[in-house]
Amino acid sequence: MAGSKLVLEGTVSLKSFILGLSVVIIPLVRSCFGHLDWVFDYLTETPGKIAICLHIAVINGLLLLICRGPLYKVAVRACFLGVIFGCGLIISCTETTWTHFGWYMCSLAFFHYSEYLVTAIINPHSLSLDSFLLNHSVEYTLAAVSSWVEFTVEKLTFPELKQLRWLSFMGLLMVLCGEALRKAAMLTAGSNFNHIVQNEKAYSHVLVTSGVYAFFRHPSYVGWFYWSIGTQVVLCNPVCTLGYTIASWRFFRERIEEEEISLINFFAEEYVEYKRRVPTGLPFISGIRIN
Ligand SMILES: C[S@@+](CC[C@H](N)C(=O)[O-])C[C@H]1O[C@@H](n2cnc3c(N)ncnc32)[C@H](O)[C@@H]1O
Repeated sequence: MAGSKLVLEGTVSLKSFILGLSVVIIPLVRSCFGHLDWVFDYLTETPGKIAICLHIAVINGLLLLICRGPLYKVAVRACFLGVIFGCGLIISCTETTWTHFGWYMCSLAFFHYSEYLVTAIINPHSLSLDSFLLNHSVEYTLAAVSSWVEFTVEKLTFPELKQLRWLSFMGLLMVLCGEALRKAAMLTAGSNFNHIVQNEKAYSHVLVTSGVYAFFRHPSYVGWFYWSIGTQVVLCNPVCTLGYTIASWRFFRERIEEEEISLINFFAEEYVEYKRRVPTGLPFISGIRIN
């Protein structure tokens, strides 16, 4: 049965994410014997790097043995995100100049993994490898790489810019609130939520206007918008904060217009009335104009 297979994919992904997260065990065991800063030293020293690489190789071998074909593809992605989350957690817990980068790694890994897991829960029929949103678009990948480049260049040239703890903390708050709003929207919309904007109305598709949809017409986009800007505030990246704000604002303005044309076709007057009552939630974006 398709449904039970998809639920299995969700379960496999969760176990693999936790397996990846187990990367925290090695430095944590070592930290029991000394100060927590050792954990970071351990990650940067050659023996630590070797131990972590070996750990990753062993868990990857385990996944190869346990999972076959498409399930392995799910498991290896979830495990990779678990490893990133685990390494981010280790770096976050240490008092070094890399602490904020650790927060960023956790934010990024959690976002991508939870997109898959929540899709498995709310709409297993639409679940695919794309639900991780790892290959969202070339622009998305370029944006991520640019932020790593900016962080590194500025860390080398203006190290003090990367130590504004209050600013990184504000960014972390934006990330957490954006993430919570997006996942609340997905859970509220349930099977009506799809990563791919639908152009044909499914028989079961109903208009959702309750919960977070009573406050914003596009709560998941609002959450994603503030989450993405928040990741750059965490890194204290001035150029990418501005770039992400402009790029994601333009992206969501176009996407909302496109989506609302379909929603008006699907729900006619019901959507027009909802649109009249509830704002999009994004600054200076009002959605498709209706004459
Ligand atoms: C990626 S989801 C985004 C949903 C919404 N724009 C948001 O930001 O929460 C896109 C899918 O959700 C559907 N959708 C958007 N708003 C909806 C609503 N209020 N009720 C039901 N389906 C909706 C669209 O038809 C589309 O297929």
